[in-house]
Amino acid sequence: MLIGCPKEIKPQEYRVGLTPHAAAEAIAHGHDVIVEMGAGEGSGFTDDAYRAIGAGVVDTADEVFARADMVVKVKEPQAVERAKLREGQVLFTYLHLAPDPDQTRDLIDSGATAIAYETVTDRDGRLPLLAPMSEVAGKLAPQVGAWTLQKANGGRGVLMGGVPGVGPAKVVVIGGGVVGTQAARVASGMGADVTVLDMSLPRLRQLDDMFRGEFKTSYSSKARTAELVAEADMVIGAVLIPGAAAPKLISRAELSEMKPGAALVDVAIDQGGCFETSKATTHQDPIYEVDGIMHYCVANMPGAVARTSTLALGNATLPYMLRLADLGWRAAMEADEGLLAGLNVHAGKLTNYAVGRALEIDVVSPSLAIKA
Ligand SMILES: NC(=O)C1=CN([C@@H]2O[C@H](COP(=O)(O)OP(=O)(O)OC[C@H]3O[C@@H](n4cnc5c(N)ncnc54)[C@H](O)[C@@H]3O)[C@@H](O)[C@H]2O)C=CC1
Ligand SMILES: CC(=O)C(=O)O
Ligand SMILES: [Mg+2]
Repeated sequence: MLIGCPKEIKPQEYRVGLTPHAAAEAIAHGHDVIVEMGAGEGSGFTDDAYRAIGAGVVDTADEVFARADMVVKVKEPQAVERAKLREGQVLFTYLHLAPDPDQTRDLIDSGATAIAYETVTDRDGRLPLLAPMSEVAGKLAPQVGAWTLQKANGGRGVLMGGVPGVGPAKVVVIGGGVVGTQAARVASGMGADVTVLDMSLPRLRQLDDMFRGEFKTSYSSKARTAELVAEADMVIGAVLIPGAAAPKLISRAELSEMKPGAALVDVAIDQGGCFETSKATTHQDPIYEVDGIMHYCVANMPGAVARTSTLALGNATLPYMLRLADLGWRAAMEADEGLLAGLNVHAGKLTNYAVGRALEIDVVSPSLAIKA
């Protein structure tokens, strides 16, 4: 199989879908690899590093998309990339379709087979291809939130850890999964007073056992969430219902109950955001204010630490990419229900129920779709 990797074109996205190590493994399995010139640069991988392991370096994304049987990327394909996809081609990348009707329509029209990293599951029902980027985004969230809280950036001017005689910032993390856990650990390490909310009691128990009081936990009833948000200096949104649009947990009206200059960091923005007033921003212009509350809503946070993120994502995607290449997409998905759960679009049909519900588009079950 010919595996192709274009350079990412989303603003300030410096990750790359295929590291030279991953390319070398694919080649060792008997596949051919082409990468677009400069694709690895933002993550510290030169074109020569790809050439050295036997990959081809081509001048344009057009050539990658025209020749590759499988295109491996990081972020959802942008409109110009979607126009290059074709029937029968496999696209393996993040998609986040639920909040993105235009992308969904284009992928359906392309006839391609689009597998979303964020809905691939493992045997325990976890999300192995989302987890590494959630770990990164979770660790970044208190860091960017602390910056947002600085007075010159429009924030309350509160220091995370406080100082002797002055108390720390109050940080509320909504969603105690991968992002939420890493965010709580880092915020607590910075000295903040941290509470993690989740609707899953088993998850809260697990966090309580693992972290033994390093941060507090609370059940995320609507009333308790509102109380904690009103007292918070920073709220980190870290909820997920896999594949679905994020539920809106703080309304615009509730912003008036918050402390002026408090910071909302909406990590769930890639699934549409969990605050009513969230809209996606970029690393270049990451924050904005609504009703006196500062919002940080960058949809590709891990791109800020591209080297770490590319390596972490590559570790997770490699075995799946090799199986897709070695067995072919159909046999690979027949052999692994978790990989089949990653199938979002195939041959002109939407195949993810959560996306179908969010966008009111008919869905064909993935197992039926791949039988055709
Ligand atoms: N902005 C960015 O650059 C990035 C965003 N993300 C996003 O961060 C979000 C969280 O991802 P993960 O932590 O990996 O998911 P996860 O599945 O590990 O955790 C989500 C948690 O949210 C909880 N939850 C769901 N609905 C809730 C509600 N109404 N109230 C309270 N808790 C609720 C679940 O019980 C679960 O514990 C996802 O939308 C993911 O796509 C991940 C990486 C990068
Ligand atoms: C998960 C995601 O949206 C990202 O890594 O950019
Ligand atoms: Mg996105």
